[in-house]
Amino acid sequence: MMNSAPAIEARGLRVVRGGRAVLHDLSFEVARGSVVGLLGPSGCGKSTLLRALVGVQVVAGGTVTVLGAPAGSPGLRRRVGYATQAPAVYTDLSVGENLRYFAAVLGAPRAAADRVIEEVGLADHRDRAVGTLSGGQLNRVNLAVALVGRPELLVLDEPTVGLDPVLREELWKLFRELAGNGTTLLVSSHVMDEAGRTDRLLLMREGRFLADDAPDALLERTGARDLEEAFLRLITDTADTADTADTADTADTADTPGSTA
Ligand SMILES: Nc1ncnc2c1ncn2[C@@H]1O[C@H](COP(=O)(O)OP(=O)(O)OP(=O)(O)O)[C@@H](O)[C@H]1O
Repeated sequence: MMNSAPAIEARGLRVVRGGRAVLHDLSFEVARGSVVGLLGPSGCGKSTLLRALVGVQVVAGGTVTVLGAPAGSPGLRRRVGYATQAPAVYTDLSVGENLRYFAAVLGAPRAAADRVIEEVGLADHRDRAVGTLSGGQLNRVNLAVALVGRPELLVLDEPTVGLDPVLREELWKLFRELAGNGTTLLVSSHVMDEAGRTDRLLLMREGRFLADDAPDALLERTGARDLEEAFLRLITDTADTADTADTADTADTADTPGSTA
Protein backbone atom coordinates (compact mmCIF):
# COMPACT_ATOMS: atom_id res chain seq x y z
CA MET A 1 0.00 0.00 0.00
CA MET A 2 2.86 2.38 0.67
CA ASN A 3 6.34 3.21 -0.47
CA SER A 4 8.65 0.71 1.19
CA ALA A 5 11.49 3.20 1.86
CA PRO A 6 11.22 4.43 5.46
CA ALA A 7 9.66 7.82 6.11
CA ILE A 8 12.54 8.57 8.49
CA GLU A 9 15.96 7.03 8.67
CA ALA A 10 18.48 8.29 11.23
CA ARG A 11 22.00 6.92 11.56
CA GLY A 12 24.36 7.84 14.37
CA LEU A 13 22.58 11.11 15.09
CA ARG A 14 24.40 13.25 17.63
CA VAL A 15 23.36 16.64 18.90
CA VAL A 16 25.22 18.94 21.27
CA ARG A 17 23.37 21.83 22.92
CA GLY A 18 24.94 24.35 25.26
CA GLY A 19 28.21 22.38 25.10
CA ARG A 20 26.54 19.20 26.33
CA ALA A 21 25.73 16.07 24.32
CA VAL A 22 21.93 15.85 24.22
CA LEU A 23 21.44 13.06 21.66
CA HIS A 24 23.94 10.20 21.61
CA ASP A 25 24.38 8.25 18.39
CA LEU A 26 20.71 7.59 17.70
CA SER A 27 19.84 5.22 14.87
CA PHE A 28 16.27 4.31 13.99
CA GLU A 29 13.73 4.08 11.21
CA VAL A 30 10.09 5.00 10.98
CA ALA A 31 8.00 3.04 8.47
CA ARG A 32 5.60 4.89 6.20
CA GLY A 33 2.00 4.97 7.31
CA SER A 34 2.84 4.14 10.92
CA VAL A 35 2.10 6.00 14.13
CA VAL A 36 5.24 6.10 16.21
CA GLY A 37 5.36 7.47 19.74
CA LEU A 38 8.43 9.19 21.14
CA LEU A 39 8.18 8.96 24.90
CA GLY A 40 10.39 9.89 27.76
CA PRO A 41 10.71 12.22 30.72
CA SER A 42 10.99 15.96 30.46
CA GLY A 43 14.42 17.03 29.22
CA CYS A 44 15.41 13.64 27.76
CA GLY A 45 15.77 15.09 24.26
CA LYS A 46 12.44 14.50 22.52
CA SER A 47 12.04 18.02 21.15
CA THR A 48 15.67 18.11 20.11
CA LEU A 49 15.23 14.88 18.14
CA LEU A 50 12.09 16.20 16.43
CA ARG A 51 13.90 19.43 15.60
CA ALA A 52 16.71 17.44 13.99
CA LEU A 53 14.17 15.52 11.90
CA VAL A 54 12.58 18.67 10.52
CA GLY A 55 15.98 20.25 9.91
CA VAL A 56 15.94 23.12 12.41
CA GLN A 57 18.57 21.70 14.75
CA VAL A 58 22.32 21.87 14.20
CA VAL A 59 23.61 18.32 14.41
CA ALA A 60 27.08 17.30 15.53
CA GLY A 61 27.16 14.02 13.65
CA GLY A 62 25.25 11.34 11.79
CA THR A 63 22.69 11.48 9.01
CA VAL A 64 18.94 11.98 8.93
CA THR A 65 16.96 11.13 5.82
CA VAL A 66 13.30 12.13 5.63
CA LEU A 67 11.03 10.92 2.83
CA GLY A 68 14.16 10.05 0.86
CA ALA A 69 15.86 13.46 1.21
CA PRO A 70 18.25 14.97 3.76
CA ALA A 71 16.33 16.42 6.73
CA GLY A 72 15.53 20.08 6.19
CA SER A 73 15.82 19.98 2.37
CA PRO A 74 13.72 22.72 0.76
CA GLY A 75 11.73 20.08 -1.16
CA LEU A 76 10.47 18.65 2.13
CA ARG A 77 8.83 21.86 3.27
CA ARG A 78 5.35 20.96 2.05
CA ARG A 79 5.74 17.26 2.65
CA VAL A 80 6.46 17.49 6.37
CA GLY A 81 4.08 19.05 8.90
CA TYR A 82 5.60 20.09 12.22
CA ALA A 83 3.77 21.30 15.30
CA THR A 84 6.04 22.65 18.01
CA GLN A 85 5.12 22.75 21.68
CA ALA A 86 4.89 26.52 21.59
CA PRO A 87 2.12 27.37 19.12
CA ALA A 88 3.40 29.38 16.18
CA VAL A 89 0.20 31.13 15.14
CA TYR A 90 -1.08 34.72 14.95
CA THR A 91 -2.99 35.52 18.12
CA ASP A 92 -4.69 38.61 16.68
CA LEU A 93 -6.17 36.68 13.74
CA SER A 94 -9.17 34.36 13.95
CA VAL A 95 -8.85 30.59 13.69
CA GLY A 96 -10.17 30.72 10.11
CA GLU A 97 -7.83 33.56 9.12
CA ASN A 98 -4.81 31.75 10.53
CA LEU A 99 -5.62 28.57 8.66
CA ARG A 100 -6.40 30.36 5.40
CA TYR A 101 -3.12 32.23 5.70
CA PHE A 102 -1.05 29.08 6.27
CA ALA A 103 -2.95 27.25 3.50
CA ALA A 104 -2.02 30.07 1.12
CA VAL A 105 1.65 29.98 2.21
CA LEU A 106 1.77 26.26 1.44
CA GLY A 107 -0.18 26.60 -1.80
CA ALA A 108 -2.99 24.46 -0.37
CA PRO A 109 -6.59 25.09 -1.48
CA ARG A 110 -8.76 27.38 0.67
CA ALA A 111 -11.05 24.43 1.38
CA ALA A 112 -8.12 22.79 3.21
CA ALA A 113 -8.45 25.43 5.94
CA ASP A 114 -12.08 24.48 6.59
CA ARG A 115 -11.24 20.79 6.47
CA VAL A 116 -8.57 20.95 9.16
CA ILE A 117 -10.65 23.24 11.40
CA GLU A 118 -13.31 20.50 11.38
CA GLU A 119 -10.72 17.77 11.90
CA VAL A 120 -9.36 19.32 15.07
CA GLY A 121 -12.85 20.08 16.40
CA LEU A 122 -12.70 23.88 16.22
CA ALA A 123 -15.58 24.57 13.82
CA ASP A 124 -17.51 26.41 16.56
CA HIS A 125 -14.55 28.70 17.15
CA ARG A 126 -13.71 29.49 13.53
CA ASP A 127 -14.28 33.24 13.95
CA ARG A 128 -12.68 33.65 17.38
CA ALA A 129 -9.39 35.51 17.67
CA VAL A 130 -6.76 32.91 18.51
CA GLY A 131 -5.54 35.04 21.43
CA THR A 132 -8.87 34.49 23.21
CA LEU A 133 -8.77 30.69 23.05
CA SER A 134 -7.91 28.29 25.88
CA GLY A 135 -4.53 26.53 25.94
CA GLY A 136 -6.02 23.30 24.61
CA GLN A 137 -7.85 25.12 21.82
CA LEU A 138 -4.67 26.97 20.93
CA ASN A 139 -2.84 23.64 20.70
CA ARG A 140 -5.45 22.42 18.26
CA VAL A 141 -5.03 25.48 16.06
CA ASN A 142 -1.32 24.71 16.02
CA LEU A 143 -2.04 21.12 15.03
CA ALA A 144 -4.44 22.28 12.30
CA VAL A 145 -1.64 24.40 10.83
CA ALA A 146 0.59 21.32 10.65
CA LEU A 147 -2.20 19.40 8.90
CA VAL A 148 -3.25 22.01 6.37
CA GLY A 149 -0.80 21.10 3.62
CA ARG A 150 -1.77 17.39 3.84
CA PRO A 151 1.82 16.42 4.66
CA GLU A 152 3.12 12.90 4.13
CA LEU A 153 4.91 13.06 7.48
CA LEU A 154 3.56 14.73 10.60
CA VAL A 155 5.97 15.51 13.41
CA LEU A 156 4.01 16.50 16.49
CA ASP A 157 5.67 17.69 19.69
CA GLU A 158 3.35 16.86 22.60
CA PRO A 159 0.15 17.66 20.69
CA THR A 160 -2.17 16.52 23.48
CA VAL A 161 -0.74 18.59 26.33
CA GLY A 162 -3.54 20.46 28.10
CA LEU A 163 -6.33 18.52 26.42
CA ASP A 164 -9.05 16.76 28.35
CA PRO A 165 -9.41 12.97 27.92
CA VAL A 166 -12.27 13.28 25.42
CA LEU A 167 -10.31 15.58 23.13
CA ARG A 168 -7.21 13.42 23.48
CA GLU A 169 -9.27 10.42 22.42
CA GLU A 170 -10.58 12.34 19.41
CA LEU A 171 -7.13 13.47 18.37
CA TRP A 172 -5.74 9.95 18.55
CA LYS A 173 -8.66 8.80 16.39
CA LEU A 174 -7.70 11.48 13.90
CA PHE A 175 -4.04 10.34 13.98
CA ARG A 176 -5.21 6.79 13.22
CA GLU A 177 -7.38 7.97 10.32
CA LEU A 178 -4.48 9.95 8.89
CA ALA A 179 -2.20 6.92 9.18
CA GLY A 180 -4.88 4.80 7.51
CA ASN A 181 -4.63 7.16 4.54
CA GLY A 182 -0.87 6.70 4.38
CA THR A 183 0.36 9.62 6.51
CA THR A 184 3.27 8.83 8.81
CA LEU A 185 3.08 10.28 12.32
CA LEU A 186 5.80 10.74 14.87
CA VAL A 187 4.21 11.98 18.07
CA SER A 188 6.05 12.90 21.25
CA SER A 189 4.44 12.66 24.64
CA HIS A 190 5.33 12.16 28.23
CA VAL A 191 1.95 10.62 29.01
CA MET A 192 2.41 6.88 29.14
CA ASP A 193 -1.25 6.07 28.63
CA GLU A 194 -0.91 7.41 25.09
CA ALA A 195 1.88 4.98 24.33
CA GLY A 196 -0.44 2.04 23.84
CA ARG A 197 -2.13 3.79 20.93
CA THR A 198 0.96 3.72 18.78
CA ASP A 199 2.27 1.11 16.34
CA ARG A 200 5.74 1.55 17.74
CA LEU A 201 7.39 3.22 20.64
CA LEU A 202 10.70 4.93 20.93
CA LEU A 203 11.36 5.13 24.65
CA MET A 204 13.99 7.71 25.40
CA ARG A 205 16.02 8.61 28.44
CA GLU A 206 18.90 11.05 28.66
CA GLY A 207 19.35 11.20 24.91
CA ARG A 208 19.41 7.45 24.32
CA PHE A 209 16.76 4.93 23.35
CA LEU A 210 15.82 2.44 26.01
CA ALA A 211 13.54 0.65 23.57
CA ASP A 212 12.35 0.76 19.99
CA ASP A 213 9.52 -1.72 19.79
CA ALA A 214 5.77 -2.33 19.43
CA PRO A 215 3.85 -1.73 22.69
CA ASP A 216 2.76 -5.37 22.92
CA ALA A 217 6.28 -6.64 22.31
CA LEU A 218 7.57 -4.32 25.03
CA LEU A 219 5.08 -5.64 27.54
CA GLU A 220 5.97 -9.20 26.64
CA ARG A 221 9.70 -8.57 26.80
CA THR A 222 9.62 -6.83 30.18
CA GLY A 223 6.82 -8.91 31.71
CA ALA A 224 5.24 -5.63 32.88
CA ARG A 225 1.52 -5.10 33.34
CA ASP A 226 1.46 -1.74 31.63
CA LEU A 227 3.78 0.47 29.64
CA GLU A 228 4.59 2.72 32.57
CA GLU A 229 5.92 -0.28 34.46
CA ALA A 230 7.72 -1.52 31.34
CA PHE A 231 9.47 1.83 31.07
CA LEU A 232 10.54 1.70 34.74
CA ARG A 233 11.84 -1.85 34.34
CA LEU A 234 13.86 -0.83 31.31
CA ILE A 235 15.37 2.04 33.29
CA THR A 236 16.34 -0.31 36.10
CA ASP A 237 17.79 -2.87 33.67
CA THR A 238 19.81 -0.18 31.89
CA ALA A 239 21.11 1.20 35.20
CA ASP A 240 22.17 -2.32 36.25
CA THR A 241 23.98 -2.85 32.97
CA ALA A 242 25.68 0.55 33.25
CA ASP A 243 26.80 -0.23 36.81
CA THR A 244 28.37 -3.46 35.65
CA ALA A 245 30.05 -1.78 32.70
CA ASP A 246 31.17 1.28 34.65
CA THR A 247 34.37 -0.06 36.09
CA ALA A 248 35.46 -1.61 32.81
CA ASP A 249 34.53 1.24 30.50
CA THR A 250 35.49 4.83 31.13
CA ALA A 251 35.53 5.80 27.45
CA ASP A 252 31.86 6.77 27.53
CA THR A 253 32.49 10.07 29.30
CA ALA A 254 35.28 10.93 26.89
CA ASP A 255 33.24 10.99 23.71
CA THR A 256 31.49 14.34 24.08
CA PRO A 257 34.09 17.11 24.46
CA GLY A 258 35.27 18.78 21.32
CA SER A 259 32.06 18.41 19.31
CA THR A 260 30.81 21.93 19.06
CA ALA A 261 29.26 21.74 15.56
N1 LIG B 1 18.56 26.11 23.60
C1 LIG B 1 19.15 25.22 24.39
N2 LIG B 1 20.44 25.38 24.77
C2 LIG B 1 21.06 24.50 25.54
N3 LIG B 1 20.49 23.37 26.00
C3 LIG B 1 19.21 23.14 25.65
C4 LIG B 1 18.49 24.06 24.83
N4 LIG B 1 17.25 23.56 24.66
C5 LIG B 1 17.22 22.41 25.33
N5 LIG B 1 18.38 22.15 25.91
C6 LIG B 1 18.71 20.97 26.75
O1 LIG B 1 18.65 19.83 25.92
C7 LIG B 1 18.12 18.74 26.65
C8 LIG B 1 16.95 18.14 25.88
O2 LIG B 1 15.91 19.10 25.80
P1 LIG B 1 14.58 18.80 25.00
O3 LIG B 1 13.79 20.08 24.97
O4 LIG B 1 14.92 18.18 23.71
O5 LIG B 1 13.88 17.74 25.95
P2 LIG B 1 12.39 17.17 25.92
O6 LIG B 1 12.50 15.72 26.15
O7 LIG B 1 11.70 17.62 24.70
O8 LIG B 1 11.74 17.87 27.20
P3 LIG B 1 10.21 18.32 27.44
O9 LIG B 1 9.39 17.08 27.48
O10 LIG B 1 10.29 19.01 28.78
O11 LIG B 1 9.85 19.25 26.33
C9 LIG B 1 17.72 19.27 28.02
O12 LIG B 1 18.71 18.91 28.92
C10 LIG B 1 17.68 20.75 27.83
O13 LIG B 1 18.03 21.40 29.02
